[in-house]
Amino acid sequence: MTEQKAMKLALDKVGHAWLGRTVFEDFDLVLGEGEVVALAGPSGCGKTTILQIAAGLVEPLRGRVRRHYRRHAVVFQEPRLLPWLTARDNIAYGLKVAGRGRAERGAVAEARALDVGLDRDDLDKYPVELSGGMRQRAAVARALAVEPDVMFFDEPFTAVDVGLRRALQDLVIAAARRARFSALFVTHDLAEAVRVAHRLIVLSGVDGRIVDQRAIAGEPGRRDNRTVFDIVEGWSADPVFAELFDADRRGRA
Ligand SMILES: Nc1ncnc2c1ncn2[C@@H]1O[C@H](COP(=O)(O)OP(=O)(O)OP(=O)(O)O)[C@@H](O)[C@H]1O
Repeated sequence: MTEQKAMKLALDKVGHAWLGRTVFEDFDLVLGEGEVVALAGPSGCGKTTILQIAAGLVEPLRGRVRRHYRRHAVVFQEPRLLPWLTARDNIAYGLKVAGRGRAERGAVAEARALDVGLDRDDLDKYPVELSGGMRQRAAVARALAVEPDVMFFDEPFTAVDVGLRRALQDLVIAAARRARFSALFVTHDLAEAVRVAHRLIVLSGVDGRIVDQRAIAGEPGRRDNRTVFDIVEGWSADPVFAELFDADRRGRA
């Protein structure tokens, strides 16, 4: 018998419409303790809207959200760093808002910066002095600094180079294991979903309905490149993923 993990977040029969146009209805999700769930689907199917509702950034028109956690953090596609603060102060921003002292903020910012592969020297730089990849590392460090028990990732690595994307995925996997947070990870990249997540939910591009939910074999961080490739390749003939693969082919054409 498998152990039932404590529920951290649940969306019950959630529905939403923008400007009177229904995006999805009756969406259910349960995020367990320490679980990383990837949410995939073609562009415009409602992934970001679901994440925003889950994170409390948008009020759903229907249904309810249950949160059984203390703190969450969000990593967006763009780093959203404050340009007038150094990397150190950006990373420590949430701690300052929470009223934590200067020495503690500095120590936490430095530790999280090192976790995400930034150097001590980078901490005194302003966002404009950092590369796009370093800015996104700082955004991940800022999210980790508040010790969230739930993380929301909204296509966080879509805008970075393919090589760096892999490194950033690895550091998210390592951080999830170390800090034991749960996460909802929105992506349209199946290989990314297979790398980072325990479970995958696929939405339809037609009506935002869940077309499939499946556990991904193995553990995040323990799937090597070959395994990831084989899993995604094995899915390529599955009609459930047709819209995603079609969009990918169109994107590459
Ligand atoms: N704030 C908004 N106001 C009006 N319409 C919106 C708003 N946000 C999203 N939409 C619309 O709702 C639909 C779902 O958008 P959403 O961003 O949730 O999809 P997505 O699956 O995340 O797309 P992508 O992969 O392109 O980011 C789209 O048609 C989008 O244009």
